[in-house]
Amino acid sequence: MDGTEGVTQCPILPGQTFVYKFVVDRPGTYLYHAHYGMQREVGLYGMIQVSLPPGKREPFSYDFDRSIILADWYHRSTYEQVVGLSSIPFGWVGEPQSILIQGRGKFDCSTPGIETGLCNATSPECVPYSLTVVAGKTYRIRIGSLTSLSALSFEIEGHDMTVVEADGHYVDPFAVKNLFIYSGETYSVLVTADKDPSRSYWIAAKVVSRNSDTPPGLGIFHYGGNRGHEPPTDPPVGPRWDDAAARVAQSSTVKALKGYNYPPPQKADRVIVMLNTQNRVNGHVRWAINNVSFNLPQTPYLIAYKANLLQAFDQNPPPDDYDSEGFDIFSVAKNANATESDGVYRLKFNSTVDVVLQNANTMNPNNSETHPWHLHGHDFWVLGYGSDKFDKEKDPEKYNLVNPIMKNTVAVQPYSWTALRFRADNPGVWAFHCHIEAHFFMGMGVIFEEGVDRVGNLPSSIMGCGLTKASYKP
Ligand SMILES: O=C1O[C@H]([C@@H](O)CO)C(O)=C1O
Repeated sequence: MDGTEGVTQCPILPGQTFVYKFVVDRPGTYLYHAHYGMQREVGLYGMIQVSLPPGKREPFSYDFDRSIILADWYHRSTYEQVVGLSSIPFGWVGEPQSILIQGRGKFDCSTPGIETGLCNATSPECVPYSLTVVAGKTYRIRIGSLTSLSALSFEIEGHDMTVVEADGHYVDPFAVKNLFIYSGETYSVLVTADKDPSRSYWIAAKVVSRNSDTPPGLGIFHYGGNRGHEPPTDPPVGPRWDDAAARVAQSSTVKALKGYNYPPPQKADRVIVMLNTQNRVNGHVRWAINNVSFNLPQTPYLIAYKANLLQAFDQNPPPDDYDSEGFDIFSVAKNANATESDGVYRLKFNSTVDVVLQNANTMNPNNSETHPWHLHGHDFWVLGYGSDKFDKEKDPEKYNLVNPIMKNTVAVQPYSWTALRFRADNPGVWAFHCHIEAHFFMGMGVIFEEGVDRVGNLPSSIMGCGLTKASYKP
């Protein structure tokens, strides 16, 4: 299990201690975070770096290893946000006030209604993040995004970055000026400090894919020995927020490094097409997959399966497809109403499953959004991206079955589709959901089960909720 509240365990209650044990079986860069309510958004997260065993070497070289977590930051509490999201009329969370680089950011003090206590603060914790580099040296920078909403473009002014790792897998290296990064993803890039060392350069993280008024997150790429400490002048402009083609082009360039990955099975046993729509359920604004909006049950699935409490959730599985024939992904749906369920996609153990994420118009005209989808418990191969409506006959012919990258988070762009493949070889119950905090809360997720009969006895310490609460002894 992976500690997902409502899926594999009950929440850890205030004052409780819970110990997770896991086997560290693969080098790379990973993220961890709370999965209860919207706690991740308020900072309960971090990065895990797994080094190679002694004697082994990475397939690239660098002098120093650094890491940066990107996040976004709201002034309103998540409790207030949750009230808005679950109310009629609907109250959207809006754009964040800041983008944070390693926990540091700034905000526009002139925004009406903003909490101004910190405006123009000069205390050390308000100083931007600064990465001091030695001229001529190469840095591996591990970048992870844990934003609650924002897709970002990350760049270091004037310096190319070579992408070498994605979600813990080695990438066939390629150079970029700016790295598009979605919530839940990690990348490693190599950067050589080979520019004029007498000045500093911006590190910038700018919102893309939403027409956001959030100021870019800014840090400083600082050449050591630069006594001037002059901040750089104008931050880089970055790519246009609505240039989805540039984002797809970069995602499509991420391929597995030869010799370090294995290719996917050439055929799938099952194909699940998942239409992503914004809907109404009983007057509430929600997100739905194939017209089913997801709710977490009171009793976590893993506990319900193992304790034979199947009444804990809907035993009808959600549909494997939607009625694509009459569905126009480019328009507001004629009927925006969806149903709610906590049903499960039960997968045959060790089978190969394809998921095609199909994006569509929201309930607002001429609007479709980017969604970063994250799969628990597995890595998947990214088979391909395409615009418009997925064509079941023609599009699979274009899949990359030779060197697709394996990842655990992938974006689906506006009015587009993304296809992925995974092996259902990890016994248990696993969430697959949009990594935008508010969207998962609004029902944008599904649950997979495979081989749950192979899971051993569960510790009673995870059972303090739902149908097992009454017999729970802390
Ligand atoms: O879920 C969302 O709701 C708003 C908007 O569509 C309705 O206010 C928005 O931008 C989302 O991503």
